[in-house]
Amino acid sequence: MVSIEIVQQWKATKYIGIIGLGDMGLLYANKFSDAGWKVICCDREDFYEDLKEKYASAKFEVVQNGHLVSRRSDYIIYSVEASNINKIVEMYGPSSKIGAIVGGQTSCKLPEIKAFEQHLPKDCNIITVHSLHGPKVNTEGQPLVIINHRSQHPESFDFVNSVMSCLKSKRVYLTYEEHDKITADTQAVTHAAFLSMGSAWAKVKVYPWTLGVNKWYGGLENVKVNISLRIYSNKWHVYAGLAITNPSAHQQILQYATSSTELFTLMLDNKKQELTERLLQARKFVFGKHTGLLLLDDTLLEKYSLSKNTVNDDTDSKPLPNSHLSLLAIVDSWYQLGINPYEHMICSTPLFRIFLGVSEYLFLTPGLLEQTIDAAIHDQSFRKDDLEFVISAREWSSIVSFSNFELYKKQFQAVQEFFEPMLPEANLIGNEMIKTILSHSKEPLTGKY
Ligand SMILES: NC(=O)C1=CN([C@@H]2O[C@H](COP(=O)(O)OP(=O)(O)OC[C@H]3O[C@@H](n4cnc5c(N)ncnc54)[C@H](OP(=O)(O)O)[C@@H]3O)[C@@H](O)[C@H]2O)C=CC1
Ligand SMILES: O=C(O)C(=O)Cc1ccc(O)cc1
Repeated sequence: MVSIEIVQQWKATKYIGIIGLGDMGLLYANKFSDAGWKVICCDREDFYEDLKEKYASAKFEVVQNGHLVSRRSDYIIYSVEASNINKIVEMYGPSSKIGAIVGGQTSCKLPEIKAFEQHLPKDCNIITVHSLHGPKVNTEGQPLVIINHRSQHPESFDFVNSVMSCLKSKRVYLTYEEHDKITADTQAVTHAAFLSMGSAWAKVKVYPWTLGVNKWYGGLENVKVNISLRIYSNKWHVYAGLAITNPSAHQQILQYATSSTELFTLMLDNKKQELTERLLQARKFVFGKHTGLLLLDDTLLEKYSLSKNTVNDDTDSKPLPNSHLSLLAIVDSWYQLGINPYEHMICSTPLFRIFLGVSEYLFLTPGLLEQTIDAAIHDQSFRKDDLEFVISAREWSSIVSFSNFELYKKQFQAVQEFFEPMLPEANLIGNEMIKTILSHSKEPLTGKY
């Protein structure tokens, strides 16, 4: 435990450097400088004049480039696109101040650590971080991974902890290998599921919330729509980077596509018993030890709809039961891979907790799984949509497996364009929904809801 006097002394004498003043870099720059740390930032050199003007009254300083940040900073944080990390560390790493601590914010740590090992001078310490939430989420209580990879002095670790403490996040200490394995599930597969839903809707040219109360209506459907659109309103490179650069993510996304395909095939073949047995086994494996209350309930989520329609007593307006293939497939994937998602709560993002919450709701609400299987086998209303969903899940899996950033960008942006007119409204409603869900979750990081 470091004394208040030491921290005050560090605040008066040490500099934090941030390379990459995008969404996350700016979040950190504001938080650290508000907490009294001296912060120096840069983005691409071409943007220097604009940024200097834009942040003229900010509490942090903007300089021309990463060399100038590096030579003055005691702790340097690279907050740049994952696909460029090697190139950017190669460029600025050798300018790091002697004995500096260096870290990054990229979402997958293997390429970042490799870049640091390859390009940083040997006297630099490597202590890297990852905030497991987006730039608009309140940092308080969210998981923050700290990876103490290489440090010559115990003081370096204390220093990073002191800097990070102003985020009020829940600090989790892991190796980079542990981090990448867990986040493949909590991030990459979660995104693959919602990306696939969005591309399936875009392919059939449907805004699901516009179909009245008959289809995609109700709390679980609101989650699917709001989270999918939330992802598509962000930058493609964040999702591409964390999936493509993480080898564990390739295998897990492939399993998600395979589970979707196999479950859908059982539906097409009318194999109700086989489908039921497989899903009951998955339920036992994933939720067998679950006790206590569920995180989510359908009525809590019902009000977060983009739809203007409401259900009335008229029987014609009864929502059609959905096969919920996207949710069945994630639970089946966890089962097939032997993953207990509750053990991954330490690296959970808000989106992962919600995905687990809705899956839990589907599998543990009495009678709901049985009703869903019944609909999946006997009701054809979602067949065409499920087919598109399976194709999309397989497409995303192929793009990630082939590490094709360009195709990822094209596919992402095509769907983004389709939903463009709705993204601002969807974001407002999605933010409200996420706020409510997070305030209802009891102890998100213990693994018990
Ligand atoms: N967004 C999120 O929700 C989260 C993202 N992350 C990770 O954090 C990192 C940053 O993400 P985010 O802030 O969202 O992305 P941004 O695109 O908003 O920020 C990255 C910034 O780095 C700039 N940059 C590129 N090259 C250089 C360079 N040579 N020198 C200085 N700056 C440069 C980029 O400029 P330009 O745009 O011109 O390339 C951009 O402004 C990513 O690795 C991401 O995976 C982690 C947690 C959450
Ligand atoms: O919560 C999510 O999954 C997000 O979409 C935001 C996000 C993106 C990248 C990260 O490394 C961490 C969080």
